[in-house]
Formats: sequence, C-alpha cells, structure tokens
Amino acid sequence: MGVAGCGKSSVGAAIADRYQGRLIEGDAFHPAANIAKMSAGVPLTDEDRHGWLCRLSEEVAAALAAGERPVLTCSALRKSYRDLLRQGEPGLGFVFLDLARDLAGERVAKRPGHFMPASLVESQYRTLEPPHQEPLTLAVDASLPLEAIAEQAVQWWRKANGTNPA
Ligand SMILES: Nc1ncnc2c1ncn2[C@@H]1O[C@H](COP(=O)(O)OP(=O)(O)OP(=O)(O)O)[C@@H](O)[C@H]1O
Ligand SMILES: O=C(O)[C@H](O)[C@@H](O)[C@H](O)[C@H](O)CO
Repeated sequence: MGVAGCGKSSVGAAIADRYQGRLIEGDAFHPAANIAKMSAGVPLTDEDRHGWLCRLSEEVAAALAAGERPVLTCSALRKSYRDLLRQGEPGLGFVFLDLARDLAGERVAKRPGHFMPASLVESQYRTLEPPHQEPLTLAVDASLPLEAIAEQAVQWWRKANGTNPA
C-alpha cells in the first residue's frame, strides 16, 4: 500500500516472486471510469474507490480459497479502505511503502505510458492516512533498493505468521 509511485507494483512483484505468491495488481481492477478520472487529473473519491475495493477483496478471497498466496498491490490510502479489505480477510497484512513526496513526484513524472499524472501525487498525500498502530502492518522506507524492501517484507510476514507459512 501507499501513494502513486511508492513502488507497489515493483515491490509486489518482487514479494510474489520470493514468496511463491499470486500477484493481484490492484490497478488492473479499477473500473474504466476511475482510470478516466485519474487520467484527466481528477482525484478519486471514497465512492469511486468503494466498488473497486470490494472487488479486490473478492479477488483475495478467491485466491485464498484456491489455496494460493495472494499478494495484492493496492493504494489503500485511508484506514477505512484497509478496514474494508480486513473485513474480507482479517489476517491480511499491509506493507506500507513510505516515500517522500518529492521522490514520489519524480518517479511518477518519469514513468512512461502510465495513466497517473504527476499532478495527482499531491492529492494522494492529502488522502493518505499512514497505518500507524494498525494490526499486521509493516512500514518500510520505499527509497531503499527494491530487493531490500521485498526481503524485509517477506521476512516480516513469515515471522508474523509464526509457524504458518501461508
Ligand atoms: N525501491 C525502488 N527504488 C527505485 N525505483 C523504484 C523503486 N520502486 C519502484 N521504483 C520505480 O518507481 C516507479 C514507480 O513504481 P511502481 O509503478 O512500482 O509504483 P506504484 O505507482 O506504487 O505502482 P502502481 O501505480 O502501478 O500501482 C517505477 O518506474 C519503478 O521502476
Ligand atoms: O486510490 C487511488 O487513488 C489509486 O488507486 C491510485 O493510488 C493509483 O491507482 C495508483 O497508485 C496509480 O499510480
């Protein structure tokens, strides 16, 4: 979880790779109206995100039911969004990719062919409620090298689950 440009897709893929997980790319489930809105530089509202979050919750549940290890990339910026996802799966853990605003802006501006304009980064930080004091949450410095972040996340998750490797 985290703002645009924090590395959700890159880190999610690296975690899924190390953890034999099934990557669920949250952005791929945004309805066309949400993509159109963001492309036009308009931030999403709670209402815009609601159906999308429900859909992601279903995807996680389906993966678990199929015996897979879901690794979801999802901005999950507000606590209420994370709580909605937790309702679907109480054992859900969150890796918060914590990145300074200027770096997120730089990454989004440099990323070719993506729908998210750099002008929306500011609104992502206005919406962001960092998940401090929430259960099963790891905050990571998202400016670290990709592999270091993935390694930290997988080690934390294995420990958090004790003997249960799932
Ligand atoms: N740890 C990192 N160090 C340096 N560059 C990174 C790191 N993580 C991601 N990047 C780069 O930053 C840019 C944004 O990364 P990415 O697309 O993974 O982030 P995201 O916006 O959170 O994901 P998405 O928007 O697809 O959900 C990409 O160009 C990526 O290569
Ligand atoms: O909740 C949101 O505002 C969105 O999910 C965004 O965070 C983007 O989809 C994503 O990060 C694109 O770069």
